[in-house]
Amino acid sequence: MTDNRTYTPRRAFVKAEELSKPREKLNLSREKIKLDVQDLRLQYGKDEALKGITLGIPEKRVTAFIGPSGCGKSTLLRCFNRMNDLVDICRIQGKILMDSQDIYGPNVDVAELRRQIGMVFQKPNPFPKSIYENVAYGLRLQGVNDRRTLDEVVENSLRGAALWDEVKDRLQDNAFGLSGGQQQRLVIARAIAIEPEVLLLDEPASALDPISTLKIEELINDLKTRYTIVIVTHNMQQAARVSDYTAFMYMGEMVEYGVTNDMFTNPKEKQTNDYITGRFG
Ligand SMILES: Nc1ncnc2c1ncn2[C@@H]1O[C@H](COP(=O)(O)OP(=O)(O)OP(=O)(O)O)[C@@H](O)[C@H]1O
Repeated sequence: MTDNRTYTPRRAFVKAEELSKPREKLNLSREKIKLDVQDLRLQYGKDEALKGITLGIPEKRVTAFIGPSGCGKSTLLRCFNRMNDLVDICRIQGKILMDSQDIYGPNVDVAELRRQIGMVFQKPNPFPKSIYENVAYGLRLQGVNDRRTLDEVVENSLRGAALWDEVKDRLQDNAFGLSGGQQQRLVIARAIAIEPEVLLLDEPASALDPISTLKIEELINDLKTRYTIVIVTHNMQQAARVSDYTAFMYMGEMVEYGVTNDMFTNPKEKQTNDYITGRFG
């Protein structure tokens, strides 16, 4: 993959104070693996976007995918909740196991899989409904209409998404009246209202201002006690701040994967070092 003979690590863009401060010493081999990716290959038509990816996403941790544009980060993320099923020209080989079950197996209920694996996109996408109904949406789809249950879930989810205090007096207002950062937290509240196990975040803060970005990052830190989180980000400082583990991808391959702080302070591969020091990307 890389010729490391002349490789001398350069200082990364990420400063030491920006690295997250894990409460414990992380070690991938001691983690419980929630999503086990085995030799995953994906083609769009004739173009290979993922070229044999193997990695284990640990439970109740934050794992970041970084790498230059077009390297396959979003494609890999979308494989976890089978969003690529919606792309006609897409062909997938290899396996992804969630809790040892093949998510591409013949008996998998894809709607249920997407309930278990929620996704938040780059641009906030609330529905044209009230704040309350946005959060209650998933439960209503499941046939839950009991007011007390809905009130409780809406409040808990908005609290979980650190939005309750800002919206509790205007739950019936249209969600489009919220700021971009609030809308993104609302979308996260909507995702957690149906109690997923995994949250996929595809550049969740890239359309937001710095203060809203910080709130989303704090929120991710809170949420990881309850959910397995996978985040795609272009922002290396963000990856360093929020994630426990980082995977660096390049041209459809997984170049390096490990503890975030190790990757940013002592990358093993020259390509990773070149990327995190801003030499390409
Ligand atoms: N629906 C699609 N149809 C055809 N090709 C696609 C499709 N989605 C992605 N690709 C191609 O697959 C490759 C990987 O794209 P992907 O969006 O996964 O990369 P990325 O690392 O997330 O990029 P970015 O950081 O720019 O979002 C690219 O060459 C892209 O053009």
